[in-house]
Amino acid sequence: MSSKRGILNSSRRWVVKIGSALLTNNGQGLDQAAIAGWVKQLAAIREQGVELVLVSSGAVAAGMTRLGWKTRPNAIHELQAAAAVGQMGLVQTYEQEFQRYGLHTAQVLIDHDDLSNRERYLNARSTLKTLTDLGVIPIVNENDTVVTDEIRFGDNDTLGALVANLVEAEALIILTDQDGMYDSDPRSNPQARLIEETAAEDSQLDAMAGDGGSLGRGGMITKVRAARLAARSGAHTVIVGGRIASVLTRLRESESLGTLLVADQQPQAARKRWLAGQLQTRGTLVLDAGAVKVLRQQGKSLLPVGVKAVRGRFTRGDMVVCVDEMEHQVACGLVNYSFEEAQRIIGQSSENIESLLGYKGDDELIHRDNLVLKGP
Ligand SMILES: Nc1ncnc2c1ncn2[C@@H]1O[C@H](COP(=O)(O)OP(=O)(O)O)[C@@H](O)[C@H]1O
Ligand SMILES: N[C@@H](CCC(=O)OP(=O)(O)O)C(=O)O
Repeated sequence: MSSKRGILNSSRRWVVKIGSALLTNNGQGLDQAAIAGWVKQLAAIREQGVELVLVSSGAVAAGMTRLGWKTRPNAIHELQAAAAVGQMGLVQTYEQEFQRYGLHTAQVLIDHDDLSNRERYLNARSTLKTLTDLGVIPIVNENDTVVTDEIRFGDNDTLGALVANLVEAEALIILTDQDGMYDSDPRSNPQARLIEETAAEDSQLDAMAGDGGSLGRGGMITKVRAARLAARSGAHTVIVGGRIASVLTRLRESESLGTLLVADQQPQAARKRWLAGQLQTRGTLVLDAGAVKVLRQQGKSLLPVGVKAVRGRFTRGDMVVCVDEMEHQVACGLVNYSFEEAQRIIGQSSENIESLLGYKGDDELIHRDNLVLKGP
């Protein structure tokens, strides 16, 4: 297999996940110097025009230090409390470090349920996209106050993959405490060999990753699963040592560091395939001939002005079918407005949305990224 490392140099959107094992000094407090080092590299990569989203763990460890706790509690509610306290220190540290390079950060706390609910999915997606368009660096963590899976299983890797899917990243970089993924756990086997590159779907990876080990550490298996999840939306994953000098800028230069787990499809194609596979539709939009033409021939988004009628009961984020005036299927996609809102804005120019609804949402009824064509 010829190396795909060049992708890291040409890609325009990265999700970088920094794990607890790496962010903390033996689980006690944040490693400020290490954070300063990654931020410096991230700022340089941002300067090259790469959109960045950071998924950072470390809230529990930072909270323990602030609360003066020497040992990690077992009680989930205490871990949640520590995470809530520590999250303050975590975002403060990132904001302060990124400020040195004139960059703003934003705190984004989400959970898996948010992303399996399509309305919340669209909302999270548009917030993250707006932030990255503004040049802000979103700092994402699990919302540990309302969910407990991540603090119990020590797995923010899955969250990293979900965020990569959400923003259609081309690369998911998972920084960890080992130099990459080995053919067995290097802590227990000093002879273990680094895997440089393979397909994310390579079934041999499971046995190499082991079962996750002790409580509170997701280990390699959660990273392998995250790589597969990311690959489904077309993102390649690199599992790499966060303590390697200039690791991020060297990866950007396509240097062969860590383990590259390759996705077998492009982000956009993957997303369209996922959309096409969604069978449950909640409503129908009847398009005029002009809208059918621009969708089919120019691959454009669907604006309210091109819609003649709406049917069904749908809310923002639901899948709807678009038909022409002869009821032939033209496309399907995730709608940005509810049935009631759509009824009020169809046939109208997007400029009028604010006066019709009293607020300004998206210009499009269905954005082209969320639309797949059907039929001839
Ligand atoms: N095949 C493997 N290659 C590398 N590390 C492995 C492997 N199998 C298990 N591990 C363990 O996974 C750990 C990293 O996972 P984890 O502690 O959850 O880190 P993080 O906080 O970065 O997510 C390593 O320290 C290592 O002991
Ligand atoms: N969300 C929690 C824990 C998540 C966690 O430890 O995940 P990981 O970095 O994959 O080991 C925190 O910020 O402390």
